[in-house]
Amino acid sequence: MRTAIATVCLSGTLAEKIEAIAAAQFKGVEIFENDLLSFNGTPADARRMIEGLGLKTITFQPFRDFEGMPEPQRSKVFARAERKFDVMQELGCDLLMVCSNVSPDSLGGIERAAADFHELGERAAKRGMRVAFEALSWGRHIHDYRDSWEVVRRANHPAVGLVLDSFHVLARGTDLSAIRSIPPEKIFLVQMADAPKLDMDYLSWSRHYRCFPGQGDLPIDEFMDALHATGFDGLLSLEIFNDRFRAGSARSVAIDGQRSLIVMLDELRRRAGAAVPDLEALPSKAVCTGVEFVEFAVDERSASGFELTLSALGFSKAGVHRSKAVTHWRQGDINIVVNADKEGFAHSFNITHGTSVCALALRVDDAPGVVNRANTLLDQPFQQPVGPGEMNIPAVRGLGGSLLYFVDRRTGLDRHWDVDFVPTGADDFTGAGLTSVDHVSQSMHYEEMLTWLLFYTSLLDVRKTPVQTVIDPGGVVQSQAIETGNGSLRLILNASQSQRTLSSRFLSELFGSGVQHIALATDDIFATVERLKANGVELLPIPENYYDDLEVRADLPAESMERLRNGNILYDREGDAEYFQVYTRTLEGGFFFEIVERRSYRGYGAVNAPIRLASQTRLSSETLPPGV
Ligand SMILES: O=C(O)c1ccc(O)c(O)c1
Ligand SMILES: [Mg+2]
Repeated sequence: MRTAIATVCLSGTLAEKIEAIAAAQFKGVEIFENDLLSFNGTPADARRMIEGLGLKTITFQPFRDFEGMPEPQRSKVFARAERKFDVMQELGCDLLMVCSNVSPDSLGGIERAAADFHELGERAAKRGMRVAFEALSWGRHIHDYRDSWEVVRRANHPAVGLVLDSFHVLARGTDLSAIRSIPPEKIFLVQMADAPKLDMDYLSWSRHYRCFPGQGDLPIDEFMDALHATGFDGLLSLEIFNDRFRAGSARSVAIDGQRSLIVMLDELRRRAGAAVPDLEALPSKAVCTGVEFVEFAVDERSASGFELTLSALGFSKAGVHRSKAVTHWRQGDINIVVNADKEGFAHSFNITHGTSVCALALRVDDAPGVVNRANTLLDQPFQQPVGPGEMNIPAVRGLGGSLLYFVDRRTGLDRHWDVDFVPTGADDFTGAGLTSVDHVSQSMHYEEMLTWLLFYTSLLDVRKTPVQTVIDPGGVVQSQAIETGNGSLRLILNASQSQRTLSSRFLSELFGSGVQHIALATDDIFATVERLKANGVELLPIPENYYDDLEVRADLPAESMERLRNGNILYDREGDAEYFQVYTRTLEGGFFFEIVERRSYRGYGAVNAPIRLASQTRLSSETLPPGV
């Protein structure tokens, strides 16, 4: 298959789009007509720019409102097509994509449309060109690929072929089996787009919410399996209309596109069980068994305060780095690295972002394999000098320029504590009863959310949960979890369009996207809260109104209610499953810890999020209404 991307996917001018597309290693580009109309140069200039960057224009589109027109419009439509062929000749493109007619003037009838396409095919062929027909899901007469295929079949012209656009096909839930019997040489172009499940009209859904394969909820795999069954080996191009992409960075969105195609085709190869032409096997997705450590970048001034917080939370200092100003803190299976070194990555990170999480390390089955996969997926590998005899833990760049390390047992990387750190002699790591990292919550710009979703889901063997909408006093926050099947890794992505949400204010405090909070698990929330209080940890106060409501909602024994109230503990229940949450007050830099106890519970307490956000907002503003 020859893959490509449409200019309509990206932000910027035509030049910026082409540049980003070439940088993401695409070889083909679909020129969306508006991008050429707004280009300040001739089509020949555009061609020089496109081909100068090693790209080929695979199609020019869309040609609208063509088939089924009565006279006098019919003649005008053909004259318009001839003009477009002129432009294509200059542009160096031989395929015109025609989308189905939406005009109220158009007449229905497969035969009439087929006759129009036959004539268009004749005209195209005279110039050595071809035309391809796409059924828009909101087309006036033709909105089903089976009808557009029937038109193409009856047009019966070698220069007339079909476009299959996965969005239009899947959005309508059209049966896919008819794809399997289309002769592959008659499929001139396949356009790929995914989309989240939304209940809205096809046009608005398509024009604003499409996303790259894997970022949405449509059954892309079934579409690809049907396509594969035809023996198709032609042009496959990403065509995404998405408001966030239009507002995002063209460079990074183009890379996301390439990444999504690589993964989609690798998954097809795995399912097909046989070689798909031109496709190299990718190393498998990383099987992740937990968080090995969380690394904080601190400076001399903040280090001692931060370490005091860790002690109060029940952590003990387990080791001191052999050559750097780095300490290892441990409690249960939780490892925290505090990096106050004056050189290296963490130091630079601290200069830009202040006290913050600069790296996460994941336990995986095969660390070198993950980094290999990451390289193929155009992720950014990371290397920094290590001291003599110290371990070189493989890493890639993650959210906000932070690092994602990979540690495995297979290559002995799991010995890094012994190799790189001198033990302090501490031997009790039970502290406040915290046992493991439950989840890591990251805040990011709204436009980046799909990028990081794809980054994690393309690299790790994880699934995504549906997007939740959470109400913050300053606006709406979108929240989506990425998790392994057994909960060994849970990451939450948060983003908001409002500047006033806690999530957005964190971004400005941090000067970038990053880890806003980490939830630590305990087996006994009440005992843990007692210990924390005894250690002087200040927990986020929860209003009495919450408990008043909970009392009637949850129907808990009076004694349990009292313990929740006294501990500022939030509660949720799903069937027999229960969830308990408390929060520390916000630390320097806007970061905070959460402590949770799960009793067979799988969610994240979404019902409690607005309460928690309101309390945090109230504390951060510290302005009380008059008279309080
Ligand atoms: O939204 C549209 O008009 C439009 C245009 C061209 C396409 O290929 C398409 O799928 C949709
Ligand atoms: Mg399309």
